[in-house]
Amino acid sequence: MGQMHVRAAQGSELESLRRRYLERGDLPEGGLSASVLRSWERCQRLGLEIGERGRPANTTRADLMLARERNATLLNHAGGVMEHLYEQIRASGSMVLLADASGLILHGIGDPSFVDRASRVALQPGASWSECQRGTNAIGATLIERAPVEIFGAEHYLECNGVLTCSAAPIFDSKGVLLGALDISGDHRKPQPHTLGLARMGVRLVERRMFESEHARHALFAFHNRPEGVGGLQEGLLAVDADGEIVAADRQARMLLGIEDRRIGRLGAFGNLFRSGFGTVISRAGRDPAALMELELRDGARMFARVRVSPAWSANAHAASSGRARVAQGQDPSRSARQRITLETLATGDAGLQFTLDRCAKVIGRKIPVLIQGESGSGKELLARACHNSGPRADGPFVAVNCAAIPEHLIESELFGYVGGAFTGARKEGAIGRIQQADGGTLFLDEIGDMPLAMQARLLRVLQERCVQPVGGSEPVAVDIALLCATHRNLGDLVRAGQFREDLYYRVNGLTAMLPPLRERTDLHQIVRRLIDGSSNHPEPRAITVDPSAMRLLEAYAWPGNIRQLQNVLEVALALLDAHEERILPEHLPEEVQGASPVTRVAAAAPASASAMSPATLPLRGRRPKDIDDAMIREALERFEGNLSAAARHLGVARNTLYRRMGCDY
Ligand SMILES: Nc1ncnc2c1ncn2[C@@H]1O[C@H](COP(=O)(O)OP(=O)(O)OP(=O)(O)O)[C@@H](O)[C@H]1O
Repeated sequence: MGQMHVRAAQGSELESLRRRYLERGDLPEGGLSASVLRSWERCQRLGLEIGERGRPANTTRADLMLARERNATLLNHAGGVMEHLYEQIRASGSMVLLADASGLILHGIGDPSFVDRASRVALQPGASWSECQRGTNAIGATLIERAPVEIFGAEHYLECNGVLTCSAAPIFDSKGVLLGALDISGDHRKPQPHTLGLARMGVRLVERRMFESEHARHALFAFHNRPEGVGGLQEGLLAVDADGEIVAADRQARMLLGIEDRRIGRLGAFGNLFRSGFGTVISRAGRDPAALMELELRDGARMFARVRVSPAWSANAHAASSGRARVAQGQDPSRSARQRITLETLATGDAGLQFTLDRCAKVIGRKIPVLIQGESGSGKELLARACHNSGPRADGPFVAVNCAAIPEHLIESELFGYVGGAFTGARKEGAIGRIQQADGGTLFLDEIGDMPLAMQARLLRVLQERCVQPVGGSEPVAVDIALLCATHRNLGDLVRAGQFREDLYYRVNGLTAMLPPLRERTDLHQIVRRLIDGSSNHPEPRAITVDPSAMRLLEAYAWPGNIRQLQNVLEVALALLDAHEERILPEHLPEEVQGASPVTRVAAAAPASASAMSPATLPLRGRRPKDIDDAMIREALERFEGNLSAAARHLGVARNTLYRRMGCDY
């Protein structure tokens, strides 16, 4: 997957090759990699001048914080890896950088003297290194090429960046979505031979950590076609749920198994891929977790695997006893644990929620698009999955796209896909878009209110004509999708503000399903029980109870982050329990929950009304941004431990307003 980068040209020779190319259009023969030439072409088309210092966007500190928050998972997993990489290159006077999918640098660590020099060309957190802003550079190019790239000295399109030598590799999630890039940059006079290899290794580690953490509740199959490959960076990872359904395959696994991108969303049962019975494999792993097993693929090829099964997975498998019986008999269960989340199982006794579930049940399968509205963390995606699993498309793919998380310049190819050679830097074989991946199933567009206007027009055409036209393709491809959308914003307001197309609004809003915020729900006890039972932070979560004194605090708290926040609080509480403890006590809860006053939430019997909340925890709705002073912002940030979304909600202002205020004032 790497770009071979054997170079003959260096130093002044390289400089003159570049000038000849730019002034006379002479294509150098040899000495330069295809990726560099493609990038130069792109820069020329963009009209960049080699003498300019780039076209930096006006990125504020607030933008950087917003991007960091959006990429919190990536940052969490990449931080340790970056430090490890830096240890390897410490002597070379370089730095390690992490950028998001738009090229914005989120984090960097490095040799102080080089960090200082790099900052003179703005190679630092908060600066965007997309190609259209900085010309040819490793971060920008690797994001476009979707492959590792090295850019030496004068290969940088802009002369000012010729002082750098950079190696970068792209980072993807397990669904093939581009998340960002890891880059190692140093002085152009001291190129190191193995830097690109190190960057690729770092990316592999980050992707693995993210995969393992995302699938902590699943059985993990680490495998390779050679026994010695298992346990190394080249092994592939498969996550399998308690019913034997493969829920995810990492990049290496897809390569080893020859799985195409279009199948990422529907990998099917373990038994579809392997001849070996899933039940047999799991019980062997249970007996001897260190055992290296030989597994036969359906096409006769052999793989060697080690299986890791978490306590949460075992509990899940135990609970799904009928499914387990099927698995033990080597049958392919048709419905996975994921698929068992249905409208029925979501019902936990809250009247408001039940009203919404009943309305959803009536329209599912009737080609009526559902728009799910609710605060962040209130369970919008889970409701979307439940709708999918409760309808006639349950066996088809469920493809979720977070419109706010995809950078604007990538959203088109991500949604619609592209044909081979559609644009410079496109993959030879093209790529299937997310809409097409949902064919036969459900497309879930999360945060639809954040979709750029140009994309809204294209999406509208897809919904009207039920066809997608991949970028660069001439033939429309028919798609059969059910559409579910979600937003925490008021789409009606966005329509009035001219930010959301009215015609699309009517297309996506067949039925509005309102999800109540947790503070207004009357089923807190049931949700707490469910979250504890499903936890992977305790070997026997079902044995754990919540002391009434702790439950009273949970009831009293206003839960600005809704079920997601409650889930985090309970996970931490479970992790804090000592081996002999089976009861969650107030001391296991965070301070802010311990401090919740009983009057801030009405008893679970009736939905809380605003008048029943104490002024201290009441969200300060209806305030104009200018009415909010710095002290209030500081207090809200402290109160919500730096959680900006929660603080903004509490202050009654839009999150962006808060970022802007912080960008100016802090
Ligand atoms: N009824 C429920 N029972 C158990 N867990 C739930 C329930 N509803 C939501 N969750 C959990 O809460 C977390 C947040 O849910 P989800 O991602 O669906 O919320 P969301 O509204 O889509 O959030 P966002 O707006 O931030 O995307 C998830 O981990 C989900 O599994």
